Amino acid sequence: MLEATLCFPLRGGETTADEPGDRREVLLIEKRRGLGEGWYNGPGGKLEDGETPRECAVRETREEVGLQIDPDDLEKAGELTFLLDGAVHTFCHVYRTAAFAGEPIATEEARPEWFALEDVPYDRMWEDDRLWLPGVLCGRTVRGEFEFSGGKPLDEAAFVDHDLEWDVAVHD
Ligand SMILES: CNc1ncnc2c1ncn2[C@@H]1O[C@H](COP(=O)(O)OP(=O)(O)OP(=O)(O)O)[C@@H](O)[C@H]1O
Repeated sequence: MLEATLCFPLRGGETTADEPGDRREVLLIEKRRGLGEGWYNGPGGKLEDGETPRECAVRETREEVGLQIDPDDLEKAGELTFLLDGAVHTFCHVYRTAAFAGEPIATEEARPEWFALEDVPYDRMWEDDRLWLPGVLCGRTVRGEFEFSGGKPLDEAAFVDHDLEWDVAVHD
């Protein structure tokens, strides 16, 4: 089983009487290589030996888009289990943060892009994202299980079933 992380940096747009509605933006990356190539996702990737999920989310966000994050500023937002043909393929820790330093830059791995929360390109993302990401972006916590079938690689398998629990306690 792989353990991985996803991180969703958020900026701007406090709601006011003059400008109602959520005007915040989320930083997504267009993946340039590896699993999910060509699709949008949050920065993230696999844990390295000896690394905590939080350290992994900080490192991957720095490596993929050049943003600096203090690990204590990450807010754990979810735990997602991805199953492929009945076996756990990836266990993914999801974080969000409104605190970071620097400006996103494109790297070999990823092209960063800010999206208004209402314009997140769910039609160009993993099929499961539309089920859990909207809640995560508006501050909720989630535990989810997603079943894929049809053999490797995961990004060519079919999404067949899911189970979600909202507003659960998620640790670390
Ligand atoms: C199945 N539905 C899915 N829905 C949403 N997100 C998914 C996902 N399946 C994998 N992910 C995430 O995509 C990232 C890259 O995956 P990952 O295996 O690490 O590939 P990648 O080539 O980037 O590895 P490294 O960056 O080298 O670690 C990683 O954050 C992982 O949690």
